[in-house]
Amino acid sequence: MSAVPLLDVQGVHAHYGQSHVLHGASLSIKPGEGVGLLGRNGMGKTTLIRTVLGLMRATGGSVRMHGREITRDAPDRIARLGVGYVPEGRGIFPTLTVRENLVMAARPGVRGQRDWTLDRVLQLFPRLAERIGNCGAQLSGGEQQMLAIGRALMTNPDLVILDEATEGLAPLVVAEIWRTIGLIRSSGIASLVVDRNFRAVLAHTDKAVVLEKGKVVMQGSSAELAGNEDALHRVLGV
Ligand SMILES: Nc1ncnc2c1ncn2[C@@H]1O[C@H](COP(=O)(O)OP(=O)(O)OP(=O)(O)O)[C@@H](O)[C@H]1O
Repeated sequence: MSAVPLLDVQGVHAHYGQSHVLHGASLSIKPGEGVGLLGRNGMGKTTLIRTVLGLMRATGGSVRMHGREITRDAPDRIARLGVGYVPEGRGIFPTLTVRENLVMAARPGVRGQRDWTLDRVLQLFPRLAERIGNCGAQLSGGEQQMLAIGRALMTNPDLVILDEATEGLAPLVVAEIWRTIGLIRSSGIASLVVDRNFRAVLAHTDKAVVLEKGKVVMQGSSAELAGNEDALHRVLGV
């Protein structure tokens, strides 16, 4: 395993106008590592993700991918460096079919890898295979979420960022999404996972960081954190 982190976020600041939201947040992800990002509502998790993706400009600090500075790069360039994104709210194309949604996302990874093909995504999600000709808008919420994950995998990413991937889904579908997150991890793709269910996050990641008011206030291996629920309850307010 390379000594250079896959993703290295150091001391990042971000503002919405006058409102200072990230206050020197740092986070690093090794190749293949699963990382949880926890924190109460409004603590800056989505903002940190948007900053990594280049959807928001950091006002301080640096973001590196594969050791390369990407802090001021455009979102498209960052995506091409191997970052797959499953946005909160899913971001699929409602008027395109399942097949079109998947095929249009297809591209080789940074090292030319083509591990994830249409067939492999359909094997992972048999539900999508059954609905291959349906438009995005005709899918259930869970199927749309699977399609969003499938689209991210079709880009053969080195890192997948999942923001609230289980939000609003029925328990059986939630279980299916966590199973998929587990499979992504075991296939060697690094992940950054935000979810309200901190126990599930800790069960599916190697380490986790907790954000409070735009700063990392707690971090450690997921197993350690899971064994320290009292401290987590205090900082997560659950
Ligand atoms: N577009 C925006 N304009 C102004 N302030 C914003 C905007 N988006 C978020 N904020 C504020 O920035 C802070 C961090 O929000 P962010 O969405 O990053 O938090 P979060 O930890 O992802 O929470 P949630 O779980 O509620 O999404 C919050 O105080 C929020 O109100």
